[in-house]
Amino acid sequence: MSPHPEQCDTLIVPPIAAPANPELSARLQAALDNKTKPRGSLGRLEGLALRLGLIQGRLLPALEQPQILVFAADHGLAAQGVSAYPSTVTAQMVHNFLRGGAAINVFARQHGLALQVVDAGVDADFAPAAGLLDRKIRRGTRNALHQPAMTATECRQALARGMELLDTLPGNLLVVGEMGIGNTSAASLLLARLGRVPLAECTGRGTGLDDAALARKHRVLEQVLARHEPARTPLAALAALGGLEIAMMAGALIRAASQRRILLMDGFIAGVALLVAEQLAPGTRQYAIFGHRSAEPGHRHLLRLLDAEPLLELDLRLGEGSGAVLAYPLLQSACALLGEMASFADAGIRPEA
Ligand SMILES: O=C(O)c1ccc[n+]([C@@H]2O[C@H](COP(=O)([O-])O)[C@@H](O)[C@H]2O)c1
Ligand SMILES: Cc1cc2nc[nH]c2cc1C
Repeated sequence: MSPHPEQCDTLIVPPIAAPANPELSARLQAALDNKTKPRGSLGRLEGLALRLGLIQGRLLPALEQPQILVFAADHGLAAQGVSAYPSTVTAQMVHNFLRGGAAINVFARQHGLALQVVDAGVDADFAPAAGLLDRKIRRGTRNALHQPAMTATECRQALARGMELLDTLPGNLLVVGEMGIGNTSAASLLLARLGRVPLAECTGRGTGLDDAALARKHRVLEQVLARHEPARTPLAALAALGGLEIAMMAGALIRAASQRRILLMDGFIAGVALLVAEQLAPGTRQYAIFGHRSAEPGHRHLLRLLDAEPLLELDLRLGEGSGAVLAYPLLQSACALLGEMASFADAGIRPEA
């Protein structure tokens, strides 16, 4: 591991340590195998417990002060009619988050996670409010059909502000959620470009487009991708194709992984931010646990590229971090399994026939 930040695609990224540790892995596996149950009978929960132990570098992983950051931003490309909802809904949903009325607020309260909203680039001004972090780069990206969504400077700023957010954030588990009308378009474009996936397979209905609108969205995205043909590095693609919230989430994920936090992942857009993060700072992905498989079709490709098997499949397509927080109790159970379950020796049971 390099002791110094590395220059990467003209962005300074912190070094990410590999969590894999063969000796700890063997000890965690032995601890799981010695619990009072048939070997392997808790299925994928056992693999989850092992991964949490490796990420935290200990035999008894524990979740402390879990944090949700919901990144909100608007998209100039929404002017092309690529979403079922108008851009004004982004700001309206920010107010809803701050009042505690959105799905993510409900699930966060249910499971005891702290939640803050990050204004990465909403096309509205907000009065200072408890739970709102003003990190606005600009009021929405530019329309990527006509020009790059962000300048290189704005893109680097968004990544850097995402990283800085983690400097003062407590806890050892991070959920990044997002809210941004039009952001499935930016995510699909980034997946097509950086993941080399055919655009048609990356493009979905987002908030609920009908067949005709989906066909129109695909035609628009084809033109955008062709217009930004030269933007091929992760940083260039991110700037051209956009997403201030995607860039800020990528920065947050990179820094959180460098701090060895668990990254509990949500759906398609947050997942694309992880793909960007992994390409900018290789190793970030090793800190990720995938909460669910989104109904947005591109998510399947993304999960394949990241070699990820999500915990839940509930046909969610909401975002906000909702699918990650719904999976949170499984992580609690995985920790409890290692921390509280009796071993055969504890229980005086001799498993050998
Ligand atoms: O997280 C997902 O997998 C997901 C899938 C589809 C839509 N969304 C949410 O819907 C919004 C983007 O959809 P759209 O149609 O406006 O591009 C944005 O606010 C996302 O949080 C989220
Ligand atoms: C109402 C609404 C809530 C959302 N939450 C995340 N994306 C969203 C999109 C819409 C349209």
